[in-house]
Amino acid sequence: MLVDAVVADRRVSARVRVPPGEVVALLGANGAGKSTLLGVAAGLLRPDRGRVELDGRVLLSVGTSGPDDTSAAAGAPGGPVDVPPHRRGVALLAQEALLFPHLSVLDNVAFGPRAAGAGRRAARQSAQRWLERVDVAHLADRRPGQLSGGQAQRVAVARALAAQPRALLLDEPMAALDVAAAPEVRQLLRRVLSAPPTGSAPPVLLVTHDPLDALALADRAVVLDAGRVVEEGPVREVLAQPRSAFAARLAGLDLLAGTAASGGLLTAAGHPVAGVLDPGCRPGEPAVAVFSPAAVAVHRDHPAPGASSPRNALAVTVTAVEPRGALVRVRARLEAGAAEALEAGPVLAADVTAASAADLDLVPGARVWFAVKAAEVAVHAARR
Ligand SMILES: Nc1ncnc2c1ncn2[C@@H]1O[C@H](COP(=O)(O)OP(=O)(O)OP(=O)(O)O)[C@@H](O)[C@H]1O
Repeated sequence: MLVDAVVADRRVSARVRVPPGEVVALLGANGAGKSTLLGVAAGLLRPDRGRVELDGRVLLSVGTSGPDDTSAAAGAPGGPVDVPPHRRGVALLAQEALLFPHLSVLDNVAFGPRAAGAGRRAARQSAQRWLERVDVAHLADRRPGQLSGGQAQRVAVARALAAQPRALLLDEPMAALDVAAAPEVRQLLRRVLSAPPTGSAPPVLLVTHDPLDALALADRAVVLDAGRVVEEGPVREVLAQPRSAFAARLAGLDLLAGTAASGGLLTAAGHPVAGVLDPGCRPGEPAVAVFSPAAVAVHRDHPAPGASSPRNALAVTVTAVEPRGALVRVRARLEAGAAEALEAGPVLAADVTAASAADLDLVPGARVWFAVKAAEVAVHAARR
């Protein structure tokens, strides 16, 4: 899917491509233009100039320009195209479930297949299967008003996918849920996005403020700032080594990728990292260990094991020392194990006081230990 749009009065001019089967997280501060791009993709907002393509079909082409315009917002020959929302084959899942209040849960989900031409019985059978897939089959006869927020969002996921969309747009689908329901719905989305029951996985554009959503659900991240794309790349790279101010504020987290193991994670190079497994994360699955640079203590010598909680000791070489107010951010490269001797290990960060940075003589090239308690390391299932 390609979404390329110029919306002059919103100062949005951005182009995002989502390859088939990929999930792209659209990140950015309030007002950056994320919902505007989603609206253009869904057909709810007509840009001044723009182009939307899906599976080789042009869904929108407005604002023709000259042949030297390299942007895909150049118009198609033969005049403007603007396919209405219900004919685009694009499903939008919003923060609020937005179910039809007067229809049962089953009929809400059957609505998509019905609208696509399925008979009443076939539509209801398909709806029943989708309710089973999202674990709410027992709620089929209820009205939306009788559901919790998390249950309603599960039904909304079933409704969006039962329509067999060619592309899926998710607008902060966990944002309105409470802390208990959000991880469950995140886990559900992970499951349904990675294993579509029929056909190939549709491209997915996911708007989120939450780095965990991006890590768990997306392959790539695109960062918008003031209506423009300022950064894009694999999610882990964007979050671990952000180049834009927004991504740095959003993330700046320490990330180690690998495979979930009982009690933590095993990095690709075979380093065990002790941590707390997210409930949705099973041993053997791809995962990331996430911790804050503020949770890292720096030592010259191998630190003694923690008294109360297990502690990770990571051998690193300092690459940069950056003053940040009263603190100093120490960046360091994880020393490569034998298996990755030829590859550079991941870069981690630690925030220490200026006094301890001086005491420890932290300069680029220094070989030190980063210590972080297992209780401070969260291990989350990662998309790949
Ligand atoms: N209905 C509207 N009419 C006019 N301008 C709008 C409208 N909605 C948003 N804008 C403006 O367009 C720009 C992009 O807003 P948009 O809602 O796309 O950002 P966003 O990244 O989705 O933000 P948020 O994270 O707050 O949802 C902002 O300057 C915003 O003020």
